[in-house]
Amino acid sequence: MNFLQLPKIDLHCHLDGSVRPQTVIDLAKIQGTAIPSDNVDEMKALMVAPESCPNLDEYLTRFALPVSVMQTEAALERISFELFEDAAKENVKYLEVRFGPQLHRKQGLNFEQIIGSVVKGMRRAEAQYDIKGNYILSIIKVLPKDDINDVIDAGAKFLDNGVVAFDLAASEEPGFCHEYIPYAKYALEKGYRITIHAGEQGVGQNVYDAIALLGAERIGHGIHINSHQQAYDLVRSEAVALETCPSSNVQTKAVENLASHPFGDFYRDGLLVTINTDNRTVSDTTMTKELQLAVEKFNLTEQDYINIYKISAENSFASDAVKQHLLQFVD
Ligand SMILES: O=c1[nH]cnc2c1ncn2[C@H]1C[C@H](O)[C@@H](CO)O1
Ligand SMILES: [Zn+2]
Repeated sequence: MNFLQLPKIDLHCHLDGSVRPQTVIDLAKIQGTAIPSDNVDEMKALMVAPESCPNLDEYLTRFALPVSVMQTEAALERISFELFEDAAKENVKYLEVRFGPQLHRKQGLNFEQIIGSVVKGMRRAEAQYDIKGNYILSIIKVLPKDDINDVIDAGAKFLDNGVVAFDLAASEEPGFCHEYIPYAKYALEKGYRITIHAGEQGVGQNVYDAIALLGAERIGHGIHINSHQQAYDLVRSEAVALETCPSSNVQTKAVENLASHPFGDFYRDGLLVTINTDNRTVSDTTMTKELQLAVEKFNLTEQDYINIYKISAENSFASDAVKQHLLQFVD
């Protein structure tokens, strides 16, 4: 299988976890921001999470550095463009990028400017490369909740015009969904689709809650439904797609190692699984690498991969026209 050549779809990729190390150096110089080094290898070492992270929270410490230079419209536009450029160059045909608008207000930008800038960068890349995309707005669970509806309102101006969905990201606590019911309801009323990070750090019940209480159509990771039968059954009966990110799942200790990842079992049991990067820089990965890892570790044939590509296309939040376009690559 030629992993680089094969068409790919990435439905779970964080903007702030996928910034080029050289770009952080360039932007720090332009902005006059202090950074620990202007050597690209040293910067990369600071931005990539070690394979031996004890847990998700340790992994999440790697985002502070890129976020520190993502505070202007020009920086957000550039980083968005470069992410789409990097993905297009490895034959990613469709990319859904997520990010937390609440993290990008340190220099006074408002949510509309923040969201508008990343959409603009995406559009510039779409015009130049054979790739299409959409944005997902991630609410950061460890931040105060008082501006969540403002994020939803600002993003609603871009709905079906660059923005498609609402997500909850960061640290995972048992039962977190209960606190977010009114916000997910408001997002649904506005026309957002819903995907939620859940079942990444051992709590299958969170997946059940994300679907039953928040209306999630997709789940970020969802690994731990393997120890929660009700959640497993609900994922199946509601045809909820799982956004699996193999390298990230090993780094955050969501699984002990790739051999013990339930992806292969889920796929063979007919669940709607997809393969994604999570964070190209923090997990030091690409879609090509994740695809190769999945094929080799979970014994997938090329036909299996084509099936998984189709699952990704069908469960993307793209328009019907874009879905048809994506399916043409594997006809
Ligand atoms: O795998 C993840 N689980 C939960 N939260 C995550 C993961 N990867 C990145 N994030 C957080 C850190 C980022 O600052 C935020 C928005 O992209 O989302
Ligand atoms: Zn994620």
